[in-house]
Amino acid sequence: MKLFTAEQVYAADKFTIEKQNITSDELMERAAIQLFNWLHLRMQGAQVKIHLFCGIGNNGGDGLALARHLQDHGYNIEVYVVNYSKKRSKDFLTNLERLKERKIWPNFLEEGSEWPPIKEEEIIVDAIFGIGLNRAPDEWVGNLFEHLESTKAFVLAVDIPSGLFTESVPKREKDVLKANYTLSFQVPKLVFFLPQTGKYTVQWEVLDIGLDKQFLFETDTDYSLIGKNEILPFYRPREKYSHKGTYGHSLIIGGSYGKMGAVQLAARSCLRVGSGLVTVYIPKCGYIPLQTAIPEAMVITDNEDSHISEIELSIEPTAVGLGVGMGTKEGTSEAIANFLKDYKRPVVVDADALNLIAQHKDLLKYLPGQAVLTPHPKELERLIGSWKDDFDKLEKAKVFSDKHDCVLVIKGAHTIIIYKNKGYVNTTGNPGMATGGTGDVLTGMITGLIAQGYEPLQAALLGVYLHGRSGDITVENTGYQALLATDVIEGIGPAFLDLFKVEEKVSAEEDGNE
Ligand SMILES: NC(=O)C1=CN([C@@H]2O[C@H](COP(=O)(O)OP(=O)(O)OC[C@H]3O[C@@H](n4cnc5c(N)ncnc54)[C@H](OP(=O)(O)O)[C@@H]3O)[C@@H](O)[C@H]2O)[C@H](O)CC1
Ligand SMILES: [K+]
Repeated sequence: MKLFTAEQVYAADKFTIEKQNITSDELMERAAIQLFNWLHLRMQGAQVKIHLFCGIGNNGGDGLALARHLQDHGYNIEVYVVNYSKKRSKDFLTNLERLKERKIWPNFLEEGSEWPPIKEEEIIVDAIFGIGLNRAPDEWVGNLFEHLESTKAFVLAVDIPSGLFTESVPKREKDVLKANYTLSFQVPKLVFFLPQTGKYTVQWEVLDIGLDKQFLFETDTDYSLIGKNEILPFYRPREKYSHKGTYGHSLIIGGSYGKMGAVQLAARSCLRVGSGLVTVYIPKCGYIPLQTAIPEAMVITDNEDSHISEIELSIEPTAVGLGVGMGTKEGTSEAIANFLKDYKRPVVVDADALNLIAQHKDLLKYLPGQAVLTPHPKELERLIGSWKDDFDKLEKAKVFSDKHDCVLVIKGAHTIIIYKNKGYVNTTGNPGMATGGTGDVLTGMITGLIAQGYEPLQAALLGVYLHGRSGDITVENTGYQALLATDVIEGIGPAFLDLFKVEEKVSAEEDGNE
């Protein structure tokens, strides 16, 4: 699913209005009906009080139109206009008139107004600012946000939490009204997925307001959301007349005394994603544990007992996963540097190998084209330097990826994959996966996918998606706390199978989206 900028959404609005020969008021009405259907389906006429806070632009207009539908269906509502500007949009005014015709008189809130009392069990609809926000809200509006949050009532945001910009990070937390749920029109916003701004909405959902499909299809975006629909088109089915040689030979290079588990995790997940053969290159001390733990893997040992000191290969791997559990011993760094200078095939670089490259940036020029680098935020900072905020980070990552022709897998709650000027935001995974070893599993998975012939970018997208999906399937049995990296490996099979499951849709919601 594409992630559009506010500018692109406005362009889609304009295009739709012209092509479908409708008025902007009719489009607002569609939006309001979708909001109403969503609420009505869940509330079924319950008389819980709904407080609708509306701004003076089109986001506010959506709120006023929703209030009208709620009133028409007998809901218990109270409407407020947050009067932050003298301006009013045309469709806001139209909808204000329609409320007045029904004898609904909103309360106008201004600087110095007394804030309305709201009970914890009641509902707040936030239609104060939408994607038109272009500066921080005034102090008194921030105070209102604070008051609304302090009531602990459920906050349902219309389109986007008020005070949240679509393309930058707010300066202060109090300038944004935190939402429990956001109903985003047509497309989600990139800010729902970034570490600094994702916290402003607990959950989100998209409401289809019928913006022109062709326009949406043809408009190119810098970011997209990666789910099953994006993965399936490049999934490669297993061929009947194939053999283990068809699916590549992966080599995992890593391990050191006390960190041999990382190699086990990577090698096992590499096998689980379907690599034809897997060999590990490790220091001698890992020989018996590795051979015992993973009978399917082959082992080559270094001359050193406790760390890697030189990488001499008697095999020609299809893809290499480099760095897991490797440590930063002097001899190891040299061995990796020498290895990279000669090696020209696809590579996934992780952990200590990333840190080594960050320390010796000249090594970057030896990386083969489209090398996949899998940094967590600290490792990323060592590679690309510090950033002002999440948007700056993404821009720097794009420049880095373009300059060094590498795929950056920025690990996080929503892992973002950057290749050149595009970003791909992953949708799978859960907090249970914040545990030692899950990164090693990911490295093994991406390596194994490249070995089977996936392009490095595709391997990164599929690997990250399956890794998270496996965690999501597994966590249902373990719960967040008990989830282990090993469990994520065991879930890879079910995650593959899940790719082909067709989701059942709630029919009433489908109807609502017609
Ligand atoms: N396709 C869709 O998604 C549709 C969306 N709809 C809804 O429309 C809003 C966007 O509405 P818009 O009127 O453009 O903007 P807002 O309602 O967010 O803001 C209104 C105006 O407020 C001014 N502004 C901005 N920041 C501040 C601030 N900090 N303090 C005071 N005023 C501010 C700004 O005007 P200025 O001229 O003063 O700069 C805004 O224009 C979208 O989010 C949806 O909810 C449509 O209903 C249907 C289609
Ligand atoms: K809003």
